[in-house]
Amino acid sequence: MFAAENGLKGDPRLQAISEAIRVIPHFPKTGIMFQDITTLLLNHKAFKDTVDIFIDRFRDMDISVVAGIEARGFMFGPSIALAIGAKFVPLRKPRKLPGEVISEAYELEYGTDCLEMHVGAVVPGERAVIIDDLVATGGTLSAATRLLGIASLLFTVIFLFYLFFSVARLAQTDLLTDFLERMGAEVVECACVIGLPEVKGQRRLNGKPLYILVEPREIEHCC
Ligand SMILES: O=P(O)(O)OC[C@H]1O[C@H](OP(=O)(O)OP(=O)(O)O)[C@H](O)[C@@H]1O
Ligand SMILES: Nc1ncnc2[nH]cnc12
Repeated sequence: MFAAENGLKGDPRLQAISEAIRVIPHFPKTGIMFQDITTLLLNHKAFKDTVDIFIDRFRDMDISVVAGIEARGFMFGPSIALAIGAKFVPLRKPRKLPGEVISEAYELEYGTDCLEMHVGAVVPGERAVIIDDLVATGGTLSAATRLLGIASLLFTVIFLFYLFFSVARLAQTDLLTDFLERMGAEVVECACVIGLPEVKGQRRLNGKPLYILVEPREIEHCC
């Protein structure tokens, strides 16, 4: 359990959540102990407790964007977004989104992949959390964090052109710094149900707080 890090020490819900996750050895390839959250989704109490813990965590953090990572972040993110009054932004695998996108490639425990987000899905000044089922190397969450940052960078570049040509005197003042800090969706935290040993003990990822509920299950306890 990550109870010491996540402020849920002694919370009996974590044990039940952990036990509801199935381990499939050697999927999708030899040596990977696959943490299968579909069995957690079958257990109404454990599923609800998982979502409720995230809702309690983010309810009072002034979050307006819940960004979910395809595919398993989609299973937790929308419920959290609805409950805290935020919008849900899907971060999808390549060529799935129909509109104009920005992309970010990354390396996985078993291959490489890419995440895409619709341009305009987040607007300057928004506070975002990124949700996924599991963090292993942290590559996926790092790409997702960069993606939300790129959106703000694009906006920043456009704004700087405007600023340069129309109100150049602002460029040398504190007003500019102040404005840039409010430009894009700030990633307030990354959150996952499971944290693999690669990130054990880490409370931050790329400078962002990392909130994790449970460690992976050992194979001998597998359902
Ligand atoms: O921390 P990392 O090493 O980046 O790995 C974590 C990612 O791997 C899994 O997704 P996967 O890439 O298998 O995609 P899927 O959910 O579409 O099957 C998992 O759901 C995370 O998104
Ligand atoms: N061991 C694992 N189980 C499930 N999803 C994963 N994504 C990366 N590593 C994984």
